[in-house]
Amino acid sequence: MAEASIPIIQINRVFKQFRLQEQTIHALSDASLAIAKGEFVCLIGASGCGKSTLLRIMAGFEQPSAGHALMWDKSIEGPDPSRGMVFQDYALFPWLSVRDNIGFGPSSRGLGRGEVKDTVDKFIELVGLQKFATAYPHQLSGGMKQRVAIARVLANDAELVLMDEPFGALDAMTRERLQDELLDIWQRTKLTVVFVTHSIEEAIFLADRVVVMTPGPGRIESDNQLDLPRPRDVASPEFNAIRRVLGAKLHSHHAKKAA
Ligand SMILES: Nc1ncnc2c1ncn2[C@@H]1O[C@H](COP(=O)(O)OP(=O)(O)OP(=O)(O)O)[C@@H](O)[C@H]1O
Repeated sequence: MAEASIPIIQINRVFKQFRLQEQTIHALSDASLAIAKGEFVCLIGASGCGKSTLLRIMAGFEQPSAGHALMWDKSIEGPDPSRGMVFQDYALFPWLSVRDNIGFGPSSRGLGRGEVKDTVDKFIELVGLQKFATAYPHQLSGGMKQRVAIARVLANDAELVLMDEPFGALDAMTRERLQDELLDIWQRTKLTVVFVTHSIEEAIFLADRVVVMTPGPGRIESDNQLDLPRPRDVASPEFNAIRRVLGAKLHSHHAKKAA
């Protein structure tokens, strides 16, 4: 099969259970999903529906209890720099400067000093942090820290960026700015992005596809292709129509439970 027709990620009938004291928690139940290279996919759903678990399986931090998780048709056995993760709480190294946080992965991979410097320069510029190259994480705003986290993943040559509510801790204005910047980076680099959010608006603003998940146990309720032109206008009637449809899907399981 030609590489172009193989999805970068395939989740095939994945189940995931956790043991917690005497209980078995069914975090994912029969989840299937294929993601094409270059797609921007958002996962939305109520708290506890398994979004982070699905992302962590794609990252290789967790293994499915049953079913298969594949990248380029090969089983995902563990973490790999080709799959970078960006967390809500940044997870930067506090003792390293911006420059050294971004250069950590390339240095660990054994690149020479010149190559590390060029890589770091390129990604510091991409996220607009040239003036803060020697600053430490505690000297940065939340938005700046998240830019460093994104640059760090990209400097590691990630093909797939897995983002777990990356803008959830930021104020509304910073969040909007980072959404624009992320889309700009995605369009320039042709990355594949899987992005977990609680916000329907954020998902519709960003994604090619919005996957709605429902809890108890975590299932994929629907997979919604968005055909809205970019840049998207959150005040447009088309945007609002999609917001209503996805909102209804997101809340349908509450209605079913209450019935
Ligand atoms: N390591 C673990 N041990 C035990 N239970 C776990 C573990 N990780 C996740 N779970 C459980 O699996 C379920 C799904 O959790 P997960 O974090 O994937 O949900 P989520 O949709 O990302 O939630 P949120 O939106 O609140 O972050 C939850 O019931 C959670 O308590």
